[in-house]
Amino acid sequence: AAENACRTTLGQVNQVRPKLPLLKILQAAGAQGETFTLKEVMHYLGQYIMVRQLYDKRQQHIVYCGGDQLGELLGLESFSVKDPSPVYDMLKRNLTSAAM
Ligand SMILES: C[C@@H](c1ccc(Cl)cc1)n1cnc(-c2ccccc2)c1-c1c(C(=O)NCCN2CCN(C3CCCCC3)CC2)[nH]c2cc(Cl)ccc12
Repeated sequence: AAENACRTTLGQVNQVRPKLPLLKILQAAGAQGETFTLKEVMHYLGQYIMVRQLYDKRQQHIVYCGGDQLGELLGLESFSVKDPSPVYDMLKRNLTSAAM
């Protein structure tokens, strides 16, 4: 699977280092430390959306992030979880590789 493709020869899953604005969001969702796997980043972003109640209660795939730091990072007022591309673009801008 994709996560296996990320394993280095040492068997260590590739870690990424979020830039400060993204790190603050992850920490608000309970993240500890400064490097994470992509899966962990996605988990904590999901938790952040849940905890901050940014998703639409009726159409739960719509996230209203305008006025929140998450919206600042994404440069969006809202997005659908069915189209992850804006999130991946934001991660490209806000993650650096933590490999050695
Ligand atoms: C497939 C996955 C996903 C993952 C990445 C992306 Cl770029 C899109 C989509 N996903 C599907 N729905 C959600 C979601 C929807 C509303 C509120 C919170 C999460 C997620 C997201 C997760 C996550 O880790 N998801 C675990 C299972 N989710 C099911 C939905 N559950 C809730 C939905 C709202 C009502 C209560 C249950 C939470 C756990 N992480 C995310 C981070 C962001 Cl920037 C955006 C969305 C998500």
